[in-house]
Amino acid sequence: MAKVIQLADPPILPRAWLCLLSHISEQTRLSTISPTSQHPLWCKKGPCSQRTPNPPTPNEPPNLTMRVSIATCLLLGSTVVLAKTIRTKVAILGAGLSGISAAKTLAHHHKITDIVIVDAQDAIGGRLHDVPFAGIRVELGANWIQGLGKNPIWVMAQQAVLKSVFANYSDIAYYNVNGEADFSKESDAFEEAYTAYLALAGKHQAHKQLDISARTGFSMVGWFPDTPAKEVIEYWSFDWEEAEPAEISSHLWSSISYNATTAFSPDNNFVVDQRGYKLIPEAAAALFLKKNDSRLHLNTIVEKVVYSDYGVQVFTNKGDVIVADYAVSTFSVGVLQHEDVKFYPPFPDWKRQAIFQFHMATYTKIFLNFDHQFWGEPQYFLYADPTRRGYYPVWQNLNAPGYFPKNTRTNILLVTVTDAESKRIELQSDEATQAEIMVVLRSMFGHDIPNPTSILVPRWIKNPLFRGSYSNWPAGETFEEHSNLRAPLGRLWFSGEANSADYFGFAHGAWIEGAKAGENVAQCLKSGDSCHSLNTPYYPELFKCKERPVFKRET
Ligand SMILES: Cc1cc2nc3c(=O)[nH]c(=O)nc-3n(C[C@H](O)[C@H](O)[C@H](O)COP(=O)(O)OP(=O)(O)OC[C@H]3O[C@@H](n4cnc5c(N)ncnc54)[C@H](O)[C@@H]3O)c2cc1C
Repeated sequence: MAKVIQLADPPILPRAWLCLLSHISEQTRLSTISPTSQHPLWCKKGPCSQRTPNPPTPNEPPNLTMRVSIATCLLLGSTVVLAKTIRTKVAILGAGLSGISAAKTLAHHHKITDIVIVDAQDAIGGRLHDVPFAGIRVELGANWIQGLGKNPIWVMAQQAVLKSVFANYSDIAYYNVNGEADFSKESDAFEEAYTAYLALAGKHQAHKQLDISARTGFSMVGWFPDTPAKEVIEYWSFDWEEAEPAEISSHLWSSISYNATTAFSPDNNFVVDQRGYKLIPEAAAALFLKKNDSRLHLNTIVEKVVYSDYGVQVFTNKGDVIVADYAVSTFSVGVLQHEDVKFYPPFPDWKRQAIFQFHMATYTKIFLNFDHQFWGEPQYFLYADPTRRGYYPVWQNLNAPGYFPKNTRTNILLVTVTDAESKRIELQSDEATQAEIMVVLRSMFGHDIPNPTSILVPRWIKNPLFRGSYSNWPAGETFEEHSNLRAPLGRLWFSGEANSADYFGFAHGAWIEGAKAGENVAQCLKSGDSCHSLNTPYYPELFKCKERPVFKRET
């Protein structure tokens, strides 16, 4: 169990000095522990990366760690209220799907119950987050279980009897500025092109060829979105999934993640359970956490993390210091990019590059409630704006059969925007967004429709706990660069959806990555010296291929 040591309130001594004393005693303790970890085995995978003989890891001896701690104390100065020191084997930073999955693997499967889970929010779930709107609860974050079958999220959803509706993407109506339209020809053409797009990615992968952008991939198979109808059809199948346009997304990895997720099953279900999608991590947590369990620290912001090969110290906004043998950070790649949490020592360049290179995309679900339903029965509507791609393009009818109860108070439409439109909308008032939306809706459904009774516009980029909605693999990023995201630094491990090569961006990616991190840390705790070599190669330097392409002269 996590041990909580309550220190006396420091009335006279300056807080920074107390912090210092606490660290000196902690470092003395740590220095007496023989390190259970060796240097990671620096793996080399793939022709374009090279290991260095002396990797620049934060493998400092305790005295250097102590210097870091002292610096941290001085930095913290009088802002630290030293409330308590909490000692634990594993600190899990973040109580989203990844954090709960890591904790479950440790506590439930490996019986390593001396853990502490910290999250800034007041509930577990992270980006599974439901809020009240128009008399019901709606999901601000993840909403679909994507790929059913053996998808662990779907398996857990069934165990928890989570209510969801089959997402019927064929149940769709098309609109442009003149009202209802027919884009079925464009839709069929895209479907054919997408099959060829996936086949081309498979060919590139089989021949170990360089990645190209998704846009180049589409062009290569003859798909050119040169009309508003084609643009919105492409948006519906690509941007609405990746949350970024084809120009900046990876052809290879968008195809790999599509294939991996549809391998569970091609079907998706939309969660409508009024207990929220977060029921899944809540049910998993109930297997190893009691009600009001003191190991779960909600409403607690992690401000600083000091890590080394000997342990990890986590400083919270409450002034507490969690002193752990290991820690798992599950913060989003957006949070790491914004440096919302300070890490000491600062990350080495290979890690920083991996963090900055990956993309945190944004997918914004705008909810509108009306006093009556003026739209038809299909689950989905597409709107092709004549001049602006991605301008309020995908609409969802939450009154469709099986969704929310249709009544006089709850008549909800959900419209999604992504990327640049998300950024733009976050910066303007909700009134301005509503006014834009009503112009679009009136061109779709006629001028007599009423204004909404309420509107809900999430702001994922502004939120310092997320800084976007989910990750996307940028064009040209290599497997090795991506592996550096996950690679541990000393006893600090990294998890979260972005670290999943097959399922980045997805709820199941977060769950599967969390389980891997939990498994790795469990092995470290159990077997010590070889744990770093487990599935976590890292590439401190990335080079161009030595093999020169062969120049072929036509004769
Ligand atoms: C709008 C949107 C739509 C999505 N749609 C889908 C979908 O339909 N299907 C699907 O499969 N996936 C979807 N996703 C993605 C899915 O939600 C994520 O992949 C998954 O929930 C990420 O889980 P995680 O544990 O990796 O990260 P998170 O859930 O982000 O967990 C990290 C935790 O860290 C906490 N944290 C951050 N900073 C601090 C700090 N300084 N101190 C303390 N705590 C901190 C956060 O509060 C958070 O709880 C969507 C996401 C969003 C946002």
